[in-house]
Amino acid sequence: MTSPSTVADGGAMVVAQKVSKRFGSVEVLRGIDLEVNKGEVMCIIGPSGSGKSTFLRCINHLERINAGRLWVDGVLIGYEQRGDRLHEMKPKHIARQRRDIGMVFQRFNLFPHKTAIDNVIEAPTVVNGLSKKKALARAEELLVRVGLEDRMRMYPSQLSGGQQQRVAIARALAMDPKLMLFDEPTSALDPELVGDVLDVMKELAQSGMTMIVVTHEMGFAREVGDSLVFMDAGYIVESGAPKDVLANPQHERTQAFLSKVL
Ligand SMILES: Nc1ncnc2c1ncn2[C@@H]1O[C@H](COP(=O)(O)OP(=O)(O)OP(=O)(O)O)[C@@H](O)[C@H]1O
Repeated sequence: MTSPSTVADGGAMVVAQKVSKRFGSVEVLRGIDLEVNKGEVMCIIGPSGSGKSTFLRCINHLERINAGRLWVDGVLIGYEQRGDRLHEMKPKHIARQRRDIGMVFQRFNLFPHKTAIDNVIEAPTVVNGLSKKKALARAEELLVRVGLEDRMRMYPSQLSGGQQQRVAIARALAMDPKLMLFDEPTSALDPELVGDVLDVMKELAQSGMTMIVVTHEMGFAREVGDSLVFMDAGYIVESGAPKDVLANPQHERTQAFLSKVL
């Protein structure tokens, strides 16, 4: 029998069952059920305030859910089982679980007084325990992967927004995450910089990384996404293959949203 802290995942990286979250009296997530398989790229779209970021933040322990259950790679988020009972997870166990999850935000949160490579290097040394030399090699490899081989020694203020966002992606990858969460990674960028960041994400998807991407980039969702979820007012209103949802939305709220953004 499945114990409360484990889930019969059948290859799922993320399982959400009836996940609810409220801030004060405001219900922001109202019973989210979904599964993201290993290697899947799930895109989440929806109007402002529908709860998309909050859902990602709950997966990454940045918010606590009020009801329901959430598993990452078969491990229950925020709780551990002792005997028959669930207990709140200790901070060191939360920190361990968060190492499996890389998150990239809309606003790149780089250290301004560190170069690109020094922004990336911290995770391999501190989190993964690599020697300084190996961490440096790892950070260089990741910066090459995101196309910044000629910008490694520059400070964030010397980089464009798109380049800074690619450093942020390299830094998240430096933890060797099993799961990458992207929260509107291109919406703060000038239009001409968006493509380079999306290309890095596409390469990551093709490498087999499991990804949940909150985005307004419908072209990316159609081309790269394996699944598309439309959220509104804290509910999953509709989900399916991106090309189907985008071309032939079934729900009137999805239709209304897409008519504004497509
Ligand atoms: N820490 C908080 N305290 C109170 N309310 C919050 C908090 N964080 C989010 N909210 C509220 O939760 C709702 C959902 O916010 P969320 O950022 O998840 O929406 P979203 O769908 O990601 O929106 P957007 O597309 O504009 O980023 C909003 O009404 C927001 O004001």
